[in-house]
Amino acid sequence: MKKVEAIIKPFKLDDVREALSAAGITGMTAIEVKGFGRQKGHTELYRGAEYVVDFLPKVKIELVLADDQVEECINAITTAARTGKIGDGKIFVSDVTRVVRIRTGEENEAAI
Ligand SMILES: Nc1ncnc2c1ncn2[C@@H]1O[C@H](COP(=O)(O)OP(=O)(O)OP(=O)(O)O)[C@@H](O)[C@H]1O
Ligand SMILES: [Mg+2]
Repeated sequence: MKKVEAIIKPFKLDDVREALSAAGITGMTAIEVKGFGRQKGHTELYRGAEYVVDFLPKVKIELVLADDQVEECINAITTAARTGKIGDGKIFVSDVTRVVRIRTGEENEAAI
């Protein structure tokens, strides 16, 4: 199992959610975050205005998936979230060792 964490532009959240639903993803978490990449926030525009602070508003989505779903998930996110401009975001993939569904006690792939 893998965890996919993607930092995206906030206005892309709906498009990304729809693309992931179409790809058969069953659950995800979205969190409002602030961050910066290699431009350190300075040259990026947000809602038409240049931000004077280093941190820009972003949305982080998190999904835990079976290994064989990861490529399709990454394709869906990159296609839906890309504008071609700086700050489009980044995807991080890491290993997950255990998942438990609280209601039933099911574990791992059965709990995703
Ligand atoms: N190495 C990193 N570690 C953790 N978070 C990161 C990292 N790089 C980027 N992020 C997060 O992703 C957001 C978007 O990053 P961004 O797309 O600007 O990356 P970039 O490397 O500067 O690429 P680009 O040149 O396309 O802007 C940042 O605001 C930050 O929240
Ligand atoms: Mg950047």
